[in-house]
Amino acid sequence: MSLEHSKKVLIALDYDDQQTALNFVKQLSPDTCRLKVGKEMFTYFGPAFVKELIDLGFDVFLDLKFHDIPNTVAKAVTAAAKMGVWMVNVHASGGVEMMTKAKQALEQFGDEAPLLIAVTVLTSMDSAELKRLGIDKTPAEQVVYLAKLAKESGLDGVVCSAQEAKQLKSILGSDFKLVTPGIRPEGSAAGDQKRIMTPKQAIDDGSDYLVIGRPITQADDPVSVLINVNNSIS
Ligand SMILES: O=c1ccn([C@@H]2O[C@H](COP(=O)(O)O)[C@@H](O)[C@H]2O)c(=O)[nH]1
Repeated sequence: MSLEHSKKVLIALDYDDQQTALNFVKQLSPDTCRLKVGKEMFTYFGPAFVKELIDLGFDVFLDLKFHDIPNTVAKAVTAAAKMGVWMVNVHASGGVEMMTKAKQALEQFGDEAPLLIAVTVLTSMDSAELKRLGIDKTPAEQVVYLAKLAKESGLDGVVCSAQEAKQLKSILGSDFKLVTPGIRPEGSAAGDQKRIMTPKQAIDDGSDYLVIGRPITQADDPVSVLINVNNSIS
């Protein structure tokens, strides 16, 4: 299996206990996956936990989905870059000015700047949920709309579902990164995810990075699930 393929899996570390997370992480190799720290673990354990993962050699995606006024978001992504994370994100619905300022704030870090990506439509949302928000578009239409704004703002890519990957790659080009949660190996429970896809289909359709949480972290043998996913996309 090529290293490039095995590093496409971003494991969502959604635990409420730091030691449980670290016991799991210590069974992994930075050559076979990257790690995602989201709102739950960051709120409990903060930058010290993120730095511990980085010190263990892992690339960390800090998934805090910043959504605020441009000045605040620019300062927040700056703080993330100083932590040494590999990728950080904002909500595309924060607007073009916000995304542009965030990207500009990262220029000072040169080649060390984290990738900056924008969340489009959460993978837990379907057309009915968008309608309740007053958005009369399908998820795919809204994802394309917001992804174009993210690209115009100079961002490196977007978070979307793998169901939109083929269309986005054809519109926005192969360099624009697609980070796709809602990945479910055959037989895994969807849970609260609405727009799901298997790892292999997601890669075949153009996903650059697969975000996988519960199907790995809540499995009886998480490491073997990761190995199987990596084998399925190699
Ligand atoms: O649209 C989005 C954006 C982020 N997420 C995050 O990804 C993981 C998915 O975990 P699973 O257990 O595999 O469902 C989770 O941390 C979310 O916060 C997302 O699911 N969808």
